[in-house]
Amino acid sequence: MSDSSINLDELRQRIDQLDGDILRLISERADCAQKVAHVKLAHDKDAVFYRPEREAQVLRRIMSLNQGPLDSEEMARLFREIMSACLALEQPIKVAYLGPEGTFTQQAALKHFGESAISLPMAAIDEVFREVEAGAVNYGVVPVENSTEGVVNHTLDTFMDSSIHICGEVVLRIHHHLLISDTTRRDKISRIYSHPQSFGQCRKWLDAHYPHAERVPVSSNAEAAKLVKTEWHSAAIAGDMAAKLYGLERIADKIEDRPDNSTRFLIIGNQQVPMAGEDKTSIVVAMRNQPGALHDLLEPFHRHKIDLTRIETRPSRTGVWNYVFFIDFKGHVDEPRVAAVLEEVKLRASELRVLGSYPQGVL
Ligand SMILES: C=C(O[C@@H]1C=C(C(=O)O)C=C[C@H]1O)C(=O)O
Repeated sequence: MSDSSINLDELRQRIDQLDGDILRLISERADCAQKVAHVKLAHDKDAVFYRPEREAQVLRRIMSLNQGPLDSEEMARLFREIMSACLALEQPIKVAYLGPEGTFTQQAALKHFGESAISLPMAAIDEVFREVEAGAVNYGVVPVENSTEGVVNHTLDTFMDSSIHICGEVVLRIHHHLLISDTTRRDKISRIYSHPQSFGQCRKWLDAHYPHAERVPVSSNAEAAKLVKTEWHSAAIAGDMAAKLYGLERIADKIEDRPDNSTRFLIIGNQQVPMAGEDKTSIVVAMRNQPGALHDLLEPFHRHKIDLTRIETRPSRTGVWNYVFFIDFKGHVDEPRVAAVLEEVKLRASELRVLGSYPQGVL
């Protein structure tokens, strides 16, 4: 036997031993999570099992303890799945997302809740809101902004008519691929299907590589992938999940114009989330239509040194809500300086609603 094969055997024995240890420790952890469930139920028969603030703390702690060789994000992803499986023992969590199956929103849902969550596709953003409001699912996931194409207006508008809370956020790096089926003639592609947002994100690449192909907008990338299955002269722009779901081949990878192309999704629910340590708050404010309104609104944030991360304006749909601003900032409503700012804003605004305080996206 050569030296290298002795080493290999020893190393494999060591790996078997470690796997046994990891198995025992994960089972012990799952046991603890089940006990947590019993404690929660003993205090409150309608207890909420999923705790976004605690999960964010667990993941952040793992990332800060990690010393390699795996990188911290990779390690956090593994723990994300362990937590997801532990939570499923307490209560399998149901999540509605903007479908159909294979969309980036489903990918975001699974990234946030882990693969043990039950994810249910909905046909439209307002349907996701309705399912959550009706209590048919525990949470919902909807896209809210893309780094290249900007805000998803429909999501913001739906918040105006809803009493739902934001419980979390998740940012997903969006990679688009050009996909074909096994019957597609790759030299004869004359039509490309995709969602309008994705066409926007791949505009330059398409102009350079397929200037003459017809661009046909459809309701989702997954729908685009599905259509390609039946047409020999068509291709689709979609992501990995849709490619796998419909068994398509990637003929060009990562064709988005900007390498940092990413989309932010919101987790919506009926729950108010306690402080996690690194939190964000989203509010919607209506101001009267008068000179200096925006300045009056932002001045208290500046004075209390609160870091704004986003501000969007939407046209008001009622007489009262003249200007409607969606504002995100760092901090939690339970922090005194945030409470102080909101008190001041309330005096200056015709309407103020806190959509939610939630942990900043960890993964
Ligand atoms: C175990 C708990 O319940 C759930 C599972 C968690 C975990 O596995 O670490 C963390 C938060 C909750 O979503 C808890 O609240 O601590």
